Amino acid sequence: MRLEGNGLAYRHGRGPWLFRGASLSVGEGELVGLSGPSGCGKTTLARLLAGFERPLEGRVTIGGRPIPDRGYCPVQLVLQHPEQAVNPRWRIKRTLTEGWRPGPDMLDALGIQPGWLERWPSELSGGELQRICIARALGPDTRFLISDEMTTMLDAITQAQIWNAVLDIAGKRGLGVLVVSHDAGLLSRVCDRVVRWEELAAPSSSPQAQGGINRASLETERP
Ligand SMILES: Nc1ncnc2c1ncn2[C@@H]1O[C@H](COP(=O)(O)OP(=O)(O)OP(=O)(O)O)[C@@H](O)[C@H]1O
Repeated sequence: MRLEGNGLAYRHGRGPWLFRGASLSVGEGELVGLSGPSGCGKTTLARLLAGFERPLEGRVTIGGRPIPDRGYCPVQLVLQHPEQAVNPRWRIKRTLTEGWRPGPDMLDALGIQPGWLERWPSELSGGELQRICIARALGPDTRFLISDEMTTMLDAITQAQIWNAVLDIAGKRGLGVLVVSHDAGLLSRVCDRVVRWEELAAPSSSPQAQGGINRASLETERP
């Protein structure tokens, strides 16, 4: 099974195209990095691949079929700011079990303490809350994980703990992982292959992108 984006294009309203003709393919068990300048459109691309938004051109498929728009999504996206990804009026337990019910093994692997579950989101640190968001994203029906600066705001030790756990789970379950980050060190440590944004699409201010004639391709196959 592969997560594929083919000929993707997106722009906000009538603004400039962020990218056009962008194609991406991540297979089971593949760990692919994506780096690029701030504001170029990486998060937007991640949102298209996870089915949060529809591309204006092109299509996203998983196993050759459109991403289901109901039920648990097999492509899960974890964003940089966990406090923006949870309902502040829900206790942690409710957020954690929103899509599935993580067992003690998962909680243990991610260093989630049982005492956190009765608290409110504002009563956890950013790193603790991010662990909750990651556990929520790793349900048994997850096939692909997209990490968009998932550990950027965390200290090096916490970052390493979280990535060790995520990579262990991904390896055991054959998850495909797309790692979006500015952190070249993280990408080189975690990923089999790193793709630069420049290889994907021309910047929005370029005549190519404005005219929509660029045919950039994001190649994520293993060599
Ligand atoms: N709702 C919106 N309306 C208009 N423009 C938007 C909207 N959301 C995002 N943008 C713009 O789209 C561009 C791409 O944003 P995006 O978050 O995808 O970039 P990014 O590459 O992930 O950036 P960073 O690396 O800083 O996180 C940015 O210039 C941003 O200002």
